[in-house]
Amino acid sequence: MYDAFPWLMHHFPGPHQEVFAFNDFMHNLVMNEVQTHEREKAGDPQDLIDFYLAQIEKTKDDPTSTFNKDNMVQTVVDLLLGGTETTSTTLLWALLYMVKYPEIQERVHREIEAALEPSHLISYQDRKKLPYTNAVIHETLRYSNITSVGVPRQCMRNTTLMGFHIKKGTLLLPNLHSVVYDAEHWETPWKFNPNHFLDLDGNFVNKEAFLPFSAGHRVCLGEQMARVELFIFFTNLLRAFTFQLPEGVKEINTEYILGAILQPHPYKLRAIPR
Ligand code: HEM
Repeated sequence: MYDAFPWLMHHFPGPHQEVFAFNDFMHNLVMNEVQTHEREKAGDPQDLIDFYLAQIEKTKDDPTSTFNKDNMVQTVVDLLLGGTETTSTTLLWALLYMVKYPEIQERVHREIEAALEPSHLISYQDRKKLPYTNAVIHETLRYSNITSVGVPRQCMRNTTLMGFHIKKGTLLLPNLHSVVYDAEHWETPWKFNPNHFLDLDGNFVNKEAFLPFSAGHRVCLGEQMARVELFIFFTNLLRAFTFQLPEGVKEINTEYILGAILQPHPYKLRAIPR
């Protein structure tokens, strides 16, 4: 309905009104930020909004330019939406798996302790010294499969892909689920198994079928940032704490809640300083 009559749907009551309200909230939030940037014009551009505003100014006489305020606001909203809940949800899954598999958590602790001085400031480079920890993070991204059907895309022209005809305008959802659980590529697809990313000598190995960020021209724009954030947060947390279930709690629910991304059920854990 929305594709056919976008303007009409704004006048109908229903659950979609909630989505519109969230959308308006995000746009207003970013618009306020843009206005603050315009008011407090810095000498040198400091961030994306500053650069974008400068680009709008530079291309204002070019009728073909796509640099305008609407596109800028949408770009910032996309980055906020794509860049926050994805990484934090992956971290929630990672801690849940550490509680569920204490022997894996124990191995991460031992590796961090052996490789890093307690006062060492952890950086992304340290992943080379921590192959097992790095493998645990990769396995979390694979196994939690948070972006199970990627992001919807629209086919721009009539296309034939491996014999399948796809008409211009068709909406496509990449089935990443089928890749990260593909039995031809993963030894134990349905088991949390960091060894998927380790060779026999314990060295980290990447896998062709590791595609939680998808692939191709529209691959996740924030992949590198997500990798860095996950490594630094996870390693710092595991260096500082042992994670356990709260006293008296015996069950761990590792089923997901279906949504735009797959979330774990809310859970509590104990973070015991090490
Ligand atoms: C664990 C973390 C993350 C996962 C699993 C993830 C996954 C994905 C996936 C599967 C897509 C769709 C790619 C496609 O359509 O083929 C995507 C798109 C995107 N992601 Fe991420 N993402 C993560 C973190 C981030 C972060 C930190 C940012 C930004 C700071 C970000 C920004 C974006 C943007 C802007 C797009 C759309 C790219 C485009 O349309 O060209 N993502 N992401």
